[in-house]
This record gives sequence, C-alpha cells and structure tokens, in this order.
Amino acid sequence: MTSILVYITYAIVVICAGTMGSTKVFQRLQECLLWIRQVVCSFNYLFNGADVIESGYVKAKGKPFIIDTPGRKHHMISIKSLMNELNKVPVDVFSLHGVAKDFLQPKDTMHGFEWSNIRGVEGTGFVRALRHILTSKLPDIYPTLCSHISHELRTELLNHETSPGSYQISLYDTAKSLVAKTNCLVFFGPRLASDQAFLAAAATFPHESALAAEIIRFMPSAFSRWVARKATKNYRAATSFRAQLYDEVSQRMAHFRNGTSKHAGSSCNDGLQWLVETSLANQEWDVDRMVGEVMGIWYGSVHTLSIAVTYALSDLYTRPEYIDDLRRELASTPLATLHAKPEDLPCLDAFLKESARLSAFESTSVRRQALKPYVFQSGLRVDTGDWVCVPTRSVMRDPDRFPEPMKFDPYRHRSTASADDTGASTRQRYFVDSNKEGDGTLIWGLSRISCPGRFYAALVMKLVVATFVEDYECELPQPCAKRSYQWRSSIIPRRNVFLHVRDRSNLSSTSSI
Ligand code: HEM
Repeated sequence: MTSILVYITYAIVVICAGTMGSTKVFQRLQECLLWIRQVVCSFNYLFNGADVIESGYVKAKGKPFIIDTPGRKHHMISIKSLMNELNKVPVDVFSLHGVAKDFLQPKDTMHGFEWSNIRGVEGTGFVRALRHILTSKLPDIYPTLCSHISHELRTELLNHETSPGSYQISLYDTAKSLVAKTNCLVFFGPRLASDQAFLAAAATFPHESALAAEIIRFMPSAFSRWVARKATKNYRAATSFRAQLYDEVSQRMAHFRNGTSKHAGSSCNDGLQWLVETSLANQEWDVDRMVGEVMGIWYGSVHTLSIAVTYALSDLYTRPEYIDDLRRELASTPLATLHAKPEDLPCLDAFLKESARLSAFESTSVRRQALKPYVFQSGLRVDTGDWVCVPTRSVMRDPDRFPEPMKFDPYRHRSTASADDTGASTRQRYFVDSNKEGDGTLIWGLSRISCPGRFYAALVMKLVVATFVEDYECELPQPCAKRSYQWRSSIIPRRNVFLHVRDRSNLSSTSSI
C-alpha cells in the first residue's frame, strides 16, 4: 500500500516536472522520492521484517536480493556457492562481532565493553572453551539439570495456581523464568543461582539491554542515549548484574592464578569456573574482558533459548496428536536413565528439530557486517557497513529444499528403515547436527560458526518439553490465536499466550481438561 502511494506521487511529480520543463527540479524531486521510498521500506521492515524478507526471497528465486533497513542494506544470499564463499572470506572482511555490537550496543548496555570487530583473533579460544564445556560436561550435570527443571517448573506453576492442581501460565514468561534460572545454575553455580538479587538482575539484563539497544539504534543520537537511560532506570539490571559478576570473576581469577581454585568447594563446579580455567590457561584476559564476554554469552543464551522453548511448547499444544508418541517414548526410556546424548529420545528430538525449522524465530542468520568492500565471485558487491545474511527462515520453508514445507512433520528428520542410494542405511538427522554445506536446516548457523551452545540448548529444550509431557496435561485455549509479533527480522512471542495446565497425577485416566 505504502509503495503504491509512493509510486502514484512519483508519477504526479514526473508529469508536473515534465510540464514545467525543468530537468534540475525533476532530478531533485526524483532523488527525494527515492529517498522517501527507502525510508518507507526501512520502516516497513521494522514492523514486518519477516514478511518483507519472505516476499523478497520468493521473488528473487534464488538470486541475491537487498532489504533496506533503517541505516543499512542487508544483502540476502541463499545459494550454496555464495554461502560457502561467505564462510571462507577472511574474518577481517566480514564480521560476526560487528553484527552483535549493532544488536547489543555493548558500549552503552555493558558499561563501555567493546568487542574487537574482528572475531577470531583471541575470542575463538573462548568460544572453543564454551563449546567444549557445553558438550563434554553435560553428562556430569545431567541429573542436576533434570531435577532442577522439574522443581523450578513446579514452583513456577504453583505461583499461578487457579484451583488445586490447575494453573494458568503465560508461555513466554514461564519459559523466560525457567531458562534464566536453569542457565544461572549451570553458568554460575548453586550459590549465585539462589541469590534472588543476582537472579533478578541476570534475568532482567537481556530484556533491558535489548530495549536500550533498540532505542539507541532507532532514535537520533542527540537524545537516544538519554531516552535509553530513562527507559532502563539508568541500566539498573545491567549495573547490578555486572557488579556482582565482577566480584565473582575477580575472586575466581585470583584463586585460579594462586592455584587455589580447587579448594573453593563445590560451588565452583560450574560454567563460569570452567571458562575461567580453560580461557585463562590459554590467554591473559583481565576481569573486565572476562565479565564482558560472559555478559555477552549470557544475553544470547537466555534470549534465544527462552523463545525456542516457548515455540516448542506452543507447537506441541497446537498439535496434541504427537503427545501420545512422546509419552510412549518417555515410558520406555525414562529421563533418569539418559546421559545427555544427541540420540536420546529420537521422537522428541525430531519434534524439536521440526519446531525449530518451521517456527524459526529469526528470519536471518549467518549475518556478517562488511568491514571493507567485498565483491563475490558472482559479481555481488557489498560495501563497508552493509550486512550479508542468509534468509534462514525462508530457506527452511522452501519447497525445493523441504517437500511440503509448511506441513509440520517431525518424521521427515527420522531415520528411514530402507537403504539410501548408496546402499547404506540413513541415520536420523539430529536436532544438534550442524550444517556444513548449506543443505538441510540452518538452525545453528553454518559450518565455521556453528552455535557452540547447541548441545546444551537442545538438552534444556528436551528436558522442559519432556517434563511437561510426563507430569502435566495442558491445553492452549485458543490454538489459532496470533502467538507472535514481528520486530525487524525477529518473530517474538506474545506474552499473552496462556497455557492451561493440570497435574496428571490428579487426573483419572479417562478425564480430560
Ligand atoms: C535454541 C537456542 C539457540 C539457537 C537457535 C542458537 C543459534 C545460533 C546461531 C544460528 C548462531 C550462529 C550465528 C551466525 O553465524 O550468525 C549461534 C552462535 C552462537 N551461539 Fe547460539 N543459539 C542458541 C542457544 C545458545 C546458547 C544457550 C548459547 C550459550 C550457552 C549460545 C552461544 C552462542 C555463541 C557464543 C555463538 C557465537 C559463536 C562464534 O562466535 O563462533 N547459543 N547461535
């Protein structure tokens, strides 16, 4: 509609200018209208980004296309050759950190913390440590994680009891709280996880920072910082979270350097401690740097995982036909007997993978900011400051890649009993599988930069969904109601999507909600 209006005005101006016979006026007006069109498109992107990208993808038929966003161009690429080239371009040309800095505005939201634009100089060691920790330590923490999630979910429900054994919860708020508490225990240990002031600051920090970063990106710089401060009460959550983290990290680093960390007791057997030990063994970081890196990871891990859990539960209760299969699987393989392996609970694994494919909450991934101009072999030119992105959500809904893409079918990821073309039997594509070549799903990114937290994220999602399925009977009162809204390229859950929950132990085998 807005584009049509712009084109009509454009036509009128062309006619008027033609009648006046003035080429200069005509050129000025033409430039002005092109600028207005760009501004209108950019604003349209803010509120309908996912739809704008989807329609661009469909029109482009595999070719690169441009999305105008406020302040910068996004070049969308989706064919394998371009994705593979993007993946191989040196890190001083395309930057993941440039994108992260734009999203998070760490200079303001994280007390002046600055990542280097060029990822991989020293940060890679930290990511490698994180990947190692969030994979190899999972079997050790699995029993704790299992009982913690069950206990915290119970507490959350009891806070929203409507009658004995019945509860009504906001899906998104519950997921946020559950994920923040779980991540807090795993990252910072039981002492800090039970400190209510720390937990409250840690849980609020990601949302507070996201709000402030949006204000800073969106409003004119003359007063954006002032508004961001007002909106976040002078970055109250970030300041408190950072101060407590700073003390904790200082102590742990000092213990590590003095060789006394092993005497600090069981409270130090957590993600922060493992990161301090593995990272400091390889590089000399000061406390500020360590705290900044941990805050950055905390932000990403809480935000993404809360949304993924919300959509997994909402997919489950809009498609209750899968619940019997999941219950059968859990009855034959109780959670307590598992060891946090990717192949655990294959039915649930396939369900989560399908949920992540069809309910992807980010329309783009593999986002890189150009630190200098670059021309792809195909001739695609990207200027400094522009972004290159893969329109992941559209790619994962493309009929050429996924037959009947809009059909929610977890079994498309399951192993087939028959042999494939080569005669070898095909194995299930697990939820945590990374994508090396640009085929299949792009849930965790692509090749060189695949999410290091995916084993942990997938495990938490399995445990949350399994706990709901095993212990509760649930109903989404309005399964067809709108469950999300768009902001830029994200699809964010609405807080007013509620789930009715009842204890299974209170229900007779024949009763229903
Ligand atoms: C369902 C939840 C999650 C999803 C869908 C997800 C997805 C992704 C994707 C797509 C990327 C690649 C970004 C790109 O190339 O542009 C990524 C990177 C990353 N993720 Fe996740 N993630 C999730 C949870 C987590 C968690 C829980 C953690 C930490 C505990 C984490 C830590 C990271 C880090 C540190 C990177 C950057 C890796 C690097 O620099 O090489 N993520 N994630």
